[in-house]
Amino acid sequence: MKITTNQLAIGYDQTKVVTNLQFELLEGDFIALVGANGAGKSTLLNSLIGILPTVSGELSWEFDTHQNRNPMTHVGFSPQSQLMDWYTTVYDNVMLGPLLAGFTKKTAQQKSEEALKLLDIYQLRNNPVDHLSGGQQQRVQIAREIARDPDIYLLDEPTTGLDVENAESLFTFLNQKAKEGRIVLTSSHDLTLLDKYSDKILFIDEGKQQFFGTITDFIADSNLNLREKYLKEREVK
Ligand SMILES: Nc1ncnc2c1ncn2[C@@H]1O[C@H](COP(=O)(O)OP(=O)(O)OP(=O)(O)O)[C@@H](O)[C@H]1O
Repeated sequence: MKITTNQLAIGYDQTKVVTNLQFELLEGDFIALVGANGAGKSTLLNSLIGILPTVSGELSWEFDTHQNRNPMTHVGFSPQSQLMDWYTTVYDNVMLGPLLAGFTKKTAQQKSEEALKLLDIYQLRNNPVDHLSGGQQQRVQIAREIARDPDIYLLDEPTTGLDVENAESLFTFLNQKAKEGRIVLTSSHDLTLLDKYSDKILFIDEGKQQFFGTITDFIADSNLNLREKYLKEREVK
């Protein structure tokens, strides 16, 4: 499984927000998607998943052919704003993830319970989601995607509304999933957390991909201007 781009440009109605996207996301990668407010992180995640059409260039997803699930059931996608069934409970919303991914009810229940515990919302499972705080709703949405047991996680600002302890346990879990061969691509303004758990950086700035590679290479990069921008971004988080 991999996602490849070649001279990809993304944006809205032919307005390019980010150009020169040239990267390959491979099994085992935990990639931090980094850029200032408005740099185009959400636009990129929405384009990768296909919610937004790409503007120009190439984007390709390759899945292992021996897996006979629909390719999109392999993806766990958590957008910045919450998308959920507002008329049901926390538990029912989380169950939707694995059920729509094709798991049996019994397996879906088991995966949902594990995800609810990981996100520390098991005790809220019978509450209607529209009575929850924004941070609790964010945790429901992430739990639903984790319960799908996806091969690739595309997460937009997953730590917004999470306290330090929950954010750490989520990133520890994602880091473990990457080690098992999944792909994790997550945007966040919490660069300390990303530094600690991710192993690659996709840095977008001024409408372009500025860097894609390992964190070690990024730190060793001679382009001081780029590093200063990254560090500045860290200060404003
Ligand atoms: N529906 C839209 N139509 C036109 N332009 C949009 C639309 N949504 C976002 N944009 C513009 O695209 C640019 C990138 O926005 P995007 O939300 O992708 O940035 P971001 O890096 O995710 O920002 P943040 O860190 O604040 O979440 C911004 O200039 C924004 O104004």
